[in-house]
Formats: sequence, C-alpha cells, structure tokens
Amino acid sequence: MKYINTPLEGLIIFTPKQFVDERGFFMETFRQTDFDKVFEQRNLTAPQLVQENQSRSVKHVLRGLHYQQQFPQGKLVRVSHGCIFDIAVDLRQQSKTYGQWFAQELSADNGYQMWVPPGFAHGFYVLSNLADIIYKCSEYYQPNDEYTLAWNDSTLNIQWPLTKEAHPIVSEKDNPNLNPNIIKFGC
Ligand SMILES: Cc1cn([C@H]2C[C@H](O)[C@@H](COP(=O)(O)OP(=O)(O)O[C@H]3O[C@@H](C)C(=O)[C@@H](O)[C@H]3O)O2)c(=O)[nH]c1=O
Repeated sequence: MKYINTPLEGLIIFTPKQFVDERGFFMETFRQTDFDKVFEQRNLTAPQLVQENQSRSVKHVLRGLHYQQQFPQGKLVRVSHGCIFDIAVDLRQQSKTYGQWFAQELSADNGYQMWVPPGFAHGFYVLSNLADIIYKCSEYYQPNDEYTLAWNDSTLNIQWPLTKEAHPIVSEKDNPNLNPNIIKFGC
C-alpha cells in the first residue's frame, strides 16, 4: 500500500489503490506487512492494533482534540461514508514539530487513511451530510487517562474549515465553554 510522509515525523497518509470496475471498487484497507514496513524503515517495531472503533456524525460535528497520556494511542483513521477534515497535533515534547498540526481530508471516495502516532491529539470536523469514521487503535481506550485539548486553542491556531453561519456541533466534553477540565496547549 502506498503512503505519503507528512512534515510531522511518523504521521503518514496511506493511499490505498482502488480497483474500479462497473460494480464499484475494491480496495485493501489494511495490510499488516505494509504497516510494519513503515516502522521498519524507521528502525521501529510496529505497534499492535488492539481496538477498532466506528463513529457516525452529522455535518458540522467536530470531535476532539483527544489524547491519552499514560497509554498514548496510535490511531489509523479512515472514512467509510462521507468526508472529514482530519487533524493531528504533535504533543511529543521531544519532537522538533511539537505543537504543530497537520490536516488531511479523508473521504470514502479518496480512501485515504491517516496514521496518527501515539503522542498526538486527534480530532476531526465533518464536511459531508453524514460521515462514518473507522479507526484502529494501538492502545485500549482508558477513560481515566483521556484528555481533551481545546479545538479552538489560540496557540495552536488550527485552521478548521468552518463556515461562518454554522457553529461546530461538539459534545459537552469537547466544549471549552462547558468543560472546565479542557486543556489549553502548553499548560
Ligand atoms: C473513544 C471511546 C468511547 N467510548 C464511549 C464513551 C462514551 O460513553 C461514548 C462516546 O465517547 P466520546 O464522546 O469520547 O466519543 P468521541 O468524541 O467520538 O471520541 C473519539 O474522538 C476522536 C476524535 C478520537 O480521536 C477517538 O480516539 C475518541 O477520543 O463512547 C468507549 O466505550 N470506547 C471508546 O474507545
């Protein structure tokens, strides 16, 4: 499976080949050896992916930015229906790109997948009427270890593709006005 490196070390975009015919298309969405290769090239061992999640969201939903601290999760994110603006923020303190973010449109049509390495916060904004997101994780969900970084943090200054008239739909946990425990970058 082909992939593209991004400016953030370890964050990559898989670009699976779609075999299109009159029935529709076929693609492999995960191949262990290709996943392993990415890590081997960096003299690292690929993490085991131990949990898979799916969420469905309506247009203008914004989820995130989430991360676990003691048990950081790597996430391999793809979209099986619709289109999202997917975003990862580098929170690895030793990283040259600490505090930088990278965004990629993921859609059912382009089939792209974002590998968000452990140590990043992750979130997305839904661009289509409905979006189904499926992601495999390298660590189990640990609610007591989960943190939310403010999606609108002024230091991060993420350029979300928000339309003026539509406010993002966020959970109470992800709402900086409602959740007193929300994290400000750098604090
Ligand atoms: C993430 C997660 C949630 N849940 C439960 C907790 C809660 O009752 C319900 C909804 O959880 P949340 O509101 O946290 O779901 P959501 O806001 O979709 O959380 C997700 O956001 C994206 C951006 C990510 O990167 C994911 O890792 C995850 O944090 O599902 C699980 O049982 N297992 C899980 O792995």
